[in-house]
Amino acid sequence: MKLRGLYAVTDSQLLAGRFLAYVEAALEGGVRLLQYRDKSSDEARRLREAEALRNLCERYKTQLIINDDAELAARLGVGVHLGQTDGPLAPVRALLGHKAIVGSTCHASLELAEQAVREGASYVAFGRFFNSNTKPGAPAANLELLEQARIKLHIPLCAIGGITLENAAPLVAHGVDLLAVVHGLFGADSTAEVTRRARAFNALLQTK
Ligand SMILES: Cc1ncc(COP(=O)(O)OP(=O)(O)O)c(N)n1
Ligand SMILES: Cc1nc(C(=O)O)sc1CCOP(=O)(O)O
Ligand SMILES: [Mg+2]
Repeated sequence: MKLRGLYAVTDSQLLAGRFLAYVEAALEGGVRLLQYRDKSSDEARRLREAEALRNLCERYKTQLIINDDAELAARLGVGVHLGQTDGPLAPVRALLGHKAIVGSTCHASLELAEQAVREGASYVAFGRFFNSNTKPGAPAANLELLEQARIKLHIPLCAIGGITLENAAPLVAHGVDLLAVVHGLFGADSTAEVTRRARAFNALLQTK
């Protein structure tokens, strides 16, 4: 099935004390991919949380992606997202097998995206498109890049960085398949609001 829809990305600080409740609320509203993003080195907690997310994802038929950590992804039998400093993609594709989802950060570079495609990426991620609370220092990308990518690349395009319900529509109009969101989804006051936002993000992507 085509990779298209809301790509929810967790944040350990933002979700502290409400981690599973908010993730489940998002899944309830419909999430195509869920990324477990935890930049800590607490391996025991990472394994525990990733296992809990895998169980939730199985219930909601959502695919789980682990950020950075291909070994944890292999252990759980799920996908992985790799950045430019997270090691080469091709061996990870070999480790996880041809069916696994392997995503690649390409910042604002078509060349990086073409290389990721050659190495077996399932989707390529561009960003950041807007000011990001989660990663303010990420390099910036723009809508023109998406137009070029849509012409040249034949795999799903993911956009990330400061995406909200208010600013996402032009990204979709320029060919984005996956909207990867942290604050614009989980920075909500209640589980009900997380579910509402997830539904609204998906509605933006159901236009084709
Ligand atoms: C969907 C998606 N796109 C980009 C990133 C960023 O990955 P990376 O550059 O490796 O930075 P960290 O997230 O590891 O800090 C991502 N995680 N997910
Ligand atoms: C993890 C990450 N990577 C980015 C990139 O541009 O590569 S932006 C980003 C943070 C996304 O969180 P928010 O939706 O809160 O801005
Ligand atoms: Mg990374």
